[in-house]
Amino acid sequence: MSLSSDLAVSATGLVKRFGDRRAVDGVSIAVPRGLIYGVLGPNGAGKTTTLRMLLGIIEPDEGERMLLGHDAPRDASDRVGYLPEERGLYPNMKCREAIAFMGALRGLPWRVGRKRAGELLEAAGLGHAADDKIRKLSKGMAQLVQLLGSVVHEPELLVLDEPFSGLDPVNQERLEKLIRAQRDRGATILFSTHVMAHAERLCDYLSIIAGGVVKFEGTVDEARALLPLKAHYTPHHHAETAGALLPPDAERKNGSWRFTVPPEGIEALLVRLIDAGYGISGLSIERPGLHDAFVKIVGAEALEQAA
Ligand SMILES: Nc1ncnc2c1ncn2[C@@H]1O[C@H](COP(=O)(O)OP(=O)(O)OP(=O)(O)O)[C@@H](O)[C@H]1O
Repeated sequence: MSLSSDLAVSATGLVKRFGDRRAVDGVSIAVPRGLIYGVLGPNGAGKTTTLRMLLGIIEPDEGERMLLGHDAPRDASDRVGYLPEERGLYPNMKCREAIAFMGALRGLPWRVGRKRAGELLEAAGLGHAADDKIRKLSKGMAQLVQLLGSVVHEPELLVLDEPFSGLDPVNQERLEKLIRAQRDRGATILFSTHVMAHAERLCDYLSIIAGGVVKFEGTVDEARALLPLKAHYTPHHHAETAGALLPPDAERKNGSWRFTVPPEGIEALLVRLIDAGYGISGLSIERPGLHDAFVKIVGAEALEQAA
């Protein structure tokens, strides 16, 4: 993997040991600039430890990393926004001030930070809370405010550790919108999650980590293509006997059959079914979702251990 300037973040062979345990065991990652990149994995997979090493919050025991062109990641910290797994803002600050304060920590002038804070709160549908103290907010709203604080200085790279956890569906949608808006302004977003639905909708690119090891890196479609297509077929006549012509894994439910589309495609099979007089009163072909691909890549056993 080249440590090229087209990459916002790259790392090769990152290792982190805690005692005897290798929490991260040789992770390599390449995050292209201007995209949304998801780090997916079950609980304890090593996502947070990887993100912390990439940001320079902890040092790897082995491996190299490059963040916005710097091999000492902290040298780029003013160009980075970060939502850590542990959330927290000063409870007595007002929302607008809390956001401006986080910007100031990354070098943004206070006056600019306050102005942008108002705009960001408005755009996120939280304008009404601009002058409310943090302690008055729900946990989910406080989390969104913290997220706005991590983007107020318009960072080139935004790193979000499990940003969706603890948010209700309305706030999850607000967050997805916010993440897309950041990408649209040209930022790179690197986020971790174990919730496939968000990753499926948001990610341009993703890697799947389990047991401290990268099991997959590619696009959502590439991950989904690891599994075969499934067909859902309803015969017009004699549904009960159609199974004799279908692939061996065909399962009947009411008047329909579900089976794996054979590697050569479904056309020849349909011709045989029509010739045999079964006809077609319904047919759909489903692509497996990212969740199924994740289970295949990580293994059901690893998922159970993590649950
Ligand atoms: N400071 C630490 N000291 C000891 N062990 C740690 C430390 N930090 C993480 N670990 C262990 O390293 C492994 C990976 O943890 P990490 O938090 O990186 O996983 P994760 O994928 O982010 O999980 P989660 O989704 O549950 O947050 C876990 O077994 C965890 O218990």
